[in-house]
Amino acid sequence: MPSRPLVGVIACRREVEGHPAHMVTDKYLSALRAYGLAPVVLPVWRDSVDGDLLAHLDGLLLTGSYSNVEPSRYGAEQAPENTRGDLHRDAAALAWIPAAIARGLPLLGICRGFQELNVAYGGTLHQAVQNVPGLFDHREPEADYATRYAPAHDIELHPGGRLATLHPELHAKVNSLHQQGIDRLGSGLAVEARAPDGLIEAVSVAEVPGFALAVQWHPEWHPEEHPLYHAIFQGFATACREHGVSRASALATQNHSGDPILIQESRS
Ligand SMILES: N[C@@H](CCC(=O)NCCCC(=O)O)C(=O)O
Repeated sequence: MPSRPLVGVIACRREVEGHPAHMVTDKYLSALRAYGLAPVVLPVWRDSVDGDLLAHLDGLLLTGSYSNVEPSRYGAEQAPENTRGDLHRDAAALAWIPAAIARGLPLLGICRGFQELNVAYGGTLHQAVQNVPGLFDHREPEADYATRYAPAHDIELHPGGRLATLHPELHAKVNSLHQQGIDRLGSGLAVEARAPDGLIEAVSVAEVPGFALAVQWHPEWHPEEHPLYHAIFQGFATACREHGVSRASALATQNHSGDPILIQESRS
């Protein structure tokens, strides 16, 4: 029985019982598990980002978060509406994104993860979409979780794009739980979907042959109930499985060649 592909899930720094903690909410991890993947929570430290970790993974998931990318990362001043940051997460995400793309590691970004991908490619963000003339208010309602994560607005997928390849129906309805959004699109990213007000809702990394997709909505919320959400996780899982096969064969080849495999003994 082949082992399940290992997917790194970036953590957020939060405080739990007064202690600094590295946290991921369950819905991201359970969604990965439901699609046959093995989630591995990746801790984040602003002063030391471990790029070698990615060599042991078959995919990378950048989750949503109530915190926001530090505006100085995209040359902006902090807006008054921007009240929560996470410098540890920023440092890790903005280091791991180019490293993951360079090694062909399947990458899925969700909400904050979508915004991080845009910043990593030199793009900028609106810090309060609701205050931008012509754009809707994309924040979630004050309600129970089922209502907050319910489909909130239409999107149109870009014909012939990566997302449309996964989900040929070009029209869909998605949930919306964000105050920030893409202003200037990062160089090298392709638009995969837009909201009716024109706000970009999904992007892919244009030159990458593999799976490198990010969406502003939350497909991890009951993907089994939404064909588009299901298609995203199914596509990501397929890409991670394929990456796992090629990683295993590379390891086997290395073992077979008799080259010494340097095992760094961890010195506790
Ligand atoms: N802070 C950013 C991104 C919003 C976001 O990721 N919301 C979801 C948080 C909870 C969850 O993980 O579902 C913004 O406001 O745009």
